[in-house]
Amino acid sequence: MTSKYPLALVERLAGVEEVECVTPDLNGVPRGKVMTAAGFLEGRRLQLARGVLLQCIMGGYPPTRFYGGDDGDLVLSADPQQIHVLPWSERPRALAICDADELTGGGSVLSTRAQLKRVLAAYARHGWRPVVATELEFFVFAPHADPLQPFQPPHGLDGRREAGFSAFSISSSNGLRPFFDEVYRCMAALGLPRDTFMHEMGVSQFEINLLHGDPLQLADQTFLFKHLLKEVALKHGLMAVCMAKPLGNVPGSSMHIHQSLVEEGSGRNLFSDQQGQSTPAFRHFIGGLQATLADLTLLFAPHVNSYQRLCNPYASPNNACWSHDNRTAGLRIPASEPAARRVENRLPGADANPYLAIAASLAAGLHGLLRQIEPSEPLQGEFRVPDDLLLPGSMQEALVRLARSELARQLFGNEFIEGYLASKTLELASFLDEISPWERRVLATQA
Ligand SMILES: NC(=O)CC[C@H](N)C(=O)O
Repeated sequence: MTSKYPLALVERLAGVEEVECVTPDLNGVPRGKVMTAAGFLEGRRLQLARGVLLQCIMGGYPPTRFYGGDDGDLVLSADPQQIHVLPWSERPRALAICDADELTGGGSVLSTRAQLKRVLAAYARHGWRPVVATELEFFVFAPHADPLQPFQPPHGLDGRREAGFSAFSISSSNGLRPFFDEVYRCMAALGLPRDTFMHEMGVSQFEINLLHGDPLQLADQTFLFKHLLKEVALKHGLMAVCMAKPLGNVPGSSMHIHQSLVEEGSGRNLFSDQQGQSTPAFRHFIGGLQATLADLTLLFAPHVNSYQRLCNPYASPNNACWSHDNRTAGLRIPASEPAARRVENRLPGADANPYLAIAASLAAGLHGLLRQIEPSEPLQGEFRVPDDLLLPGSMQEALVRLARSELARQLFGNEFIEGYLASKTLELASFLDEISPWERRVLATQA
């Protein structure tokens, strides 16, 4: 067979029947088509309607004027570095992360993967290379058929279910060992470098950290990891949940983003000088985040539920304060060697699109670097958040803030921001159409 791909890849796909060709939509949901392996290797052209990228989380599309008026096609082209044989699949199957390109060439402005590439290209023009790490928290629950009932932790191997908060417990997750063993096996097969595992504070809440590295690679890895978690959980009769706040009165799940900046070539961390002190670039990066996060909150906290995590904080701040090693500041500087000096953005939830959250955080930092924006003074201990560093507290507020932001349009382009707002406006309207059990329980009799 003739293939546009290298022989090593053709050999790796030997026996594979189908390839899932996916690209992240606005919410980071993998969307695409499944192609025969033969068609894929021949390089047969794969097209997808533009509107698919703007699809709402509950399904449905904004009006066509938001994607070019006639919903023309985009071309899906696989990134050769991101073609993987799926380790959880019974039948030989592969997945390819694709770019969504315009028919005329170049990444679509509606593609969050293309948006991240654009931000990285802007850094490269200055000889800078950002380095990031994401920390994804998630819950593992028993299968759940009735949305009116709260989620329950699963029964472990020993027949027991976790009773309560178990932060950093080493043994609490033992009952789920077969599930985690398969998660590890699948991570290794997909080339996802695993760092630490820990039990987070919530009942049946966990975190598996990836190693830091190139931002596009980390976004791809986080995207794949979320997909992997859900697929492996299904196989084990479990449910892996990455929503921001699945349980009341229990911490939510974050996707913190650690960021540093290295000089192209030398690889030197530009946030530390030769004496190990912090640099102007470090301050300006923080200044850029502080100046921008309120406008971009909806990109980090994309759903109504995201604000339930932020407004009822368990180390989940909705402020743009910065601080050394203080988890109540939205921007935390973890204690580290000078070579590892970095800024942790604690705003994004596990429900955020990793491509978009990383792109937005880095675009905010770059904005500060280019304009040499000075940050506020760092805060310590228990602090009161200054009014100008408070972030939107609801999806409505974040939508309005984004809609009014000239800066967001400068950073991501008008077409992307308009499309994003259109999709999110429908999502919010769909939520507001539903009356919750709390409203029926409390207001029907008391109001
Ligand atoms: N380990 C932590 O820092 C906890 C973070 C917290 N779960 C959040 O939602 O932000």
